[in-house]
Order: sequence, then C-alpha cells, then structure tokens
Amino acid sequence: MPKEKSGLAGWLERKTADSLLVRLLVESFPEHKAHYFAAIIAMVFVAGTTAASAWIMGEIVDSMTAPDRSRVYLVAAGVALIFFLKGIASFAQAVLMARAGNRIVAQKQIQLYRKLLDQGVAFFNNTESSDVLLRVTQSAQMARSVIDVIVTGFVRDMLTLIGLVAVMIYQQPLLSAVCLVVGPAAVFGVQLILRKVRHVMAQEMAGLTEIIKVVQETSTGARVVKAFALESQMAQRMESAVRQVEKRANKMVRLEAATSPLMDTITGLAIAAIVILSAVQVFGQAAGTAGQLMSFVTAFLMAYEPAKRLSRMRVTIEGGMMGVRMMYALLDQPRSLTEAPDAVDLTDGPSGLRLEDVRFSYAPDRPVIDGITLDFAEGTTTALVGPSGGGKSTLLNLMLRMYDADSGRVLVDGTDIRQVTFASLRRKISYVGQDTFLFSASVMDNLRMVRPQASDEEIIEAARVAHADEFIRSFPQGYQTQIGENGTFLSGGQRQRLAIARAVLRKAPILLLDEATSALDSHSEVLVRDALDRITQGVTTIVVAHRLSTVMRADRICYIEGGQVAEAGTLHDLLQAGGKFRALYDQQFAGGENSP
Ligand SMILES: Nc1ncnc2c1ncn2[C@@H]1O[C@H](COP(=O)(O)OP(=O)(O)OP(=O)(O)O)[C@@H](O)[C@H]1O
Repeated sequence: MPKEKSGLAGWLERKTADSLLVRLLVESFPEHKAHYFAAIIAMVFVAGTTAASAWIMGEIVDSMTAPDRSRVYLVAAGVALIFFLKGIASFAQAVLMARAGNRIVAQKQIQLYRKLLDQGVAFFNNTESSDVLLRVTQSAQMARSVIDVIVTGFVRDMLTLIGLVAVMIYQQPLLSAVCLVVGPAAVFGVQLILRKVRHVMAQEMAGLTEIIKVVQETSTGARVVKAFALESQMAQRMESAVRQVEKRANKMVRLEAATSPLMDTITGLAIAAIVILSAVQVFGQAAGTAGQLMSFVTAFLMAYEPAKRLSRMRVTIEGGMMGVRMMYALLDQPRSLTEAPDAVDLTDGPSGLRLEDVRFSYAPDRPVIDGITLDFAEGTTTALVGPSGGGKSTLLNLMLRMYDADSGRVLVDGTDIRQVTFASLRRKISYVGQDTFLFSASVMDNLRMVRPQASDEEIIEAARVAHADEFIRSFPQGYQTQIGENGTFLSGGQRQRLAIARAVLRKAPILLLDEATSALDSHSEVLVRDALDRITQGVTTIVVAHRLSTVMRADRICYIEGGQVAEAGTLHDLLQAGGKFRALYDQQFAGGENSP
C-alpha cells in the first residue's frame, strides 16, 4: 500500500485538498444560501433542544422530591415541548439539507457532462469510458456528502456539543473539568487513523473503475467474448476487481470503525471516574442535588455522539475528497479544441476545401501527416487511396476539425477552419464513417438528430434517397422501431444506409466519406453505391476509397503514404504513370469489384 507522502509532496497534496475543499464550499454555498440558512436555523434549534433535554433531566429528578405538584406538571409540559420542537427541527434540517445537496449534485452532474461535451476526440482517446462514467455519476455525490458532513459537523454537532458542555459546567463545574482530559486524547487517536484513509479510498475508486470497465467491455464486446470463448478470462478479471474493492471496503470500514472502540473505552473510563467522584461529592459533601448530577451525566452521555462525529469529521471528509478531486480534475480540464473568440460563420452554399502544408501527429515526434498540400475543387470527387496507416482517415479528421493541425492550414472557402464557428463548419461538412453510431432511440429520432427541425416527410424522403425506407418499413413498428444500444440488430449495409440518410438530411456542400472496408453482400453493395451516387451529385466529396467502383468514379485520386501525397491525378493518368497506385490497382482493385 502506498504510504502517506511526507515532506513537501505531502504538504502540497494536503494544501491542494484543502484549497479544493474551500473552492467547493465557496462555489456551493452562495447559490444555495437560502436553503442552507434555513437548515442552519433548524440545526440551532436541534442543538438548543438537545441541550435543553439534558438540562430538564435534572428538573425531572428534583421535581419528584419537591412538595409542589404543579412543578411536576410544568416539567412534564416542558419535556413534551422540548422533544416536539426537537423533532420538528430535525425534520426541517434533514429535508433542507437534502434539497440543497440534491440540487448541488444535479448542477455538478450537468456541469461535468457539459465539460465532457466540450472535449475534443483526443480527450476520449486518452480517457477510459469507465473513468468518465464514474466521474460524472459518483464524484458529484461524494462532493455533496463532504458538504453535508461539514455543515452538520460545524453547525449542528458543534453547537450541540457547546450546549451540552454548557449544561455540564452549569450543573457540575468541577466534574466538567475532569472531562476536558478526554477530548484531546480522543482527537489524537483519530488523527492517527486519518492518515491511511485517503490512500485506501483512492484504491477503492480504482477498483470500482475496473469493475465498470469489465462490465462495459463484456456488453459492448459481447460478440468477441463469445466468439473467442473469453468468458472465463472476463470472469477472472471481474472476480479480481470485485475482490479488490471488497478488500478496500473492508479496510475502510475497519479504519473508520476503529475510532469507536477508542472513544468508547475513553468514555467508559471517564464515566467510571465521574461515578466515583460524584459519589464522594453528592453523599460526602452534598455539593449538588441528585437532579444536578443526573442532568450532568445525561449531558455527558449525550455529548458523546456529536463529539465522536466531530472527531471523525476529517476522516469522513478525507474519504469524500477523493470524489471532489476527481470532479475538479474533469471540470478544470481545458477544452482541447476551442472556437476562436472572433470566429466567423461560413456562408452557406457550395464550397471547396484546401489543405496547405498540413502537418500533424497524435504523439510527439511521430508525424502522421507530413506536409500535405491538396486542393479539393467545388463539386468534385476525390478518392484517397493508399496503404493502411498512411494517414487517410487522419486527413478526414483534420478536415472535420476533430483535431487541429500542428502546422499548416485547413481552409474552407479560403477561410482557416480554426477561425470559423463550429456550428457553421458542421453545417458545411457532413461525414459518413465506417462505423455508424446509432443512439438508443427510434429510427426516426436517430435520423432527426442531425437536423432537429426536419419534418417526418423530409426524414422519410431522405431515407428513400438512401435506400433505407424499404427496410425501415419492414420492421413491425417502422420508423418508430427502437434501436437498441448501437443498433445491433441492423446489418452493416442497413447501418450504412442510415448514415447516408443522415448525410442526405444534412444537405452539406462537402461530404467526407470513409468507405467501409468490410465487404457488403452484392445487393446491399448496389443499394449503398446507388445511394452514395445520389448524395455526391454536385457535392465536394472526399472519400477514403476501398472499392474499385469508387476509385473509377472519382475525378481525381490521391495516393497517400507515410503522411504524404505520393501520387495524384486522374485514374487514367495514374494507371499510365505505372507508379505506386498502379501497383496497388493491380494488386487490390483489378482482382474484383469489392476487394479492397
Ligand atoms: N487516435 C490515434 N492516436 C494515435 N495514433 C493514431 C490514432 N489514430 C490513428 N493513429 C495512427 O496514425 C496513423 C495513420 O492512421 P490513419 O487511420 O489515418 O490511416 P489510414 O490511412 O486511414 O489507415 P486505414 O486505411 O487502415 O484506415 C497510423 O499509424 C495509426 O496508428
């Protein structure tokens, strides 16, 4: 187990945690001050009535022996009133705190999700989805629990303790002094335990992430798991992750609960001492009434719970701070792709595209695009071909501004795409990828997502153009058929035609197409081919081509290798030249229509 960092590193870590805590409170309180203010008033009542209930114990005992009966009635009424008020105050406090807390969780989750949407694809490439899931769902809850502990600790428990100690001092000043020894001893013991909690908590979170990851992979990779009989391997991974979490959770409970025997023993010893001392006092020197002693002992016993909670407060906060750290790590994540403050809107209408000495690498010192200059004239179709890993899909990503080029420019209608608004860029360019992502929604809604204002008729027309209408209508619920997670019941060709229907709806003047490498059956192939022909009419099309038919229809072919344009020209030119394209053509395309 990693040890608590000592020296400067440890100091810095603690300082960071403290400043995050301050930030959490500063961000949360002002906005919810009405709820918290009311909750704090309720807590003052809880504290006051708790102290009063300890004090009235003395009155009860003394009134029993008093000759005046009316005092008994008065005390009885007092008891009833105190407990009634305490009940009401506790209820109000719980409800108000929960409301403020729930609101904070909701707001933080929305903020976290927005932050996620702000991230470019580079962020998602480098972050595990299970980690993201945990951050959005759990960390806000943990932050809320930290606030709860602080507010209830500092207000309710602290005031209750002060009230009870006041009752103790009022009833038995001498005995109260004895109890002052107990406090510091307990706090010291708890501090020792605190050191370990943070690390155990971090490990527990790591274990939870692993559990989510295994479950997620089992679900999304179900076919691979079954096809390769990976069940026992997955079960083993899950078992080890679950065991880890179980072990950490047990350790956490052990650490937290370790404060109880410590405090119980100290309390027991203190009570024993009080009993002895008070026996001497009450019966020997008659320093106070039996009622006073009763009230004192009651206040002392009642003080135990809030004192215990207060001394464990830092331990509990330490546990929750793990979530606060995770939450702010995501919230403070800089946007990986930002819109320029003076970004302009691209004007609607036909468009051309130009790459100007573009260089790009995913990782430092490993260039993937190595100085490409290409013009894509308005309304023409360009096929990008070349060996796997040459950088073709990366070029499309740069045109879509999924990443920014390290140097050079991507221009749409002569404007650098870093200087235009994302909205207008997305309106200009539509993309049909190899992998069509479908949301858990109806077919109609999946299509409408790309143009929310489209009417049902327009959507159906787009599906017709994409040759998707026929198969959609063959489903029992037609366009209202719910597509499960990522549309697993659809065939590859059907998914592609839905993607094409989306592109039809977008009506963008530039179309980027990453042709599927997997071969479709010949009927699907014809339908997809025909649908593509329809949407590329008059549109500037750039297609990563894997089929001979696509290459043949292109106005120009660019052979991309090692991040550079090795050859470019018409099919006729390149075949004549007898270079790399010719070799690829002979090897891959000439053998058959579908072979990539
Ligand atoms: N997200 C990424 N992070 C890091 N490296 C990447 C990423 N995506 C692609 N690469 C690398 O960049 C290089 C170019 O990949 P790219 O997908 O652009 O090639 P491609 O020509 O489209 O290949 P294919 O025809 O097989 O799809 C490859 O070496 C690949 O490993």
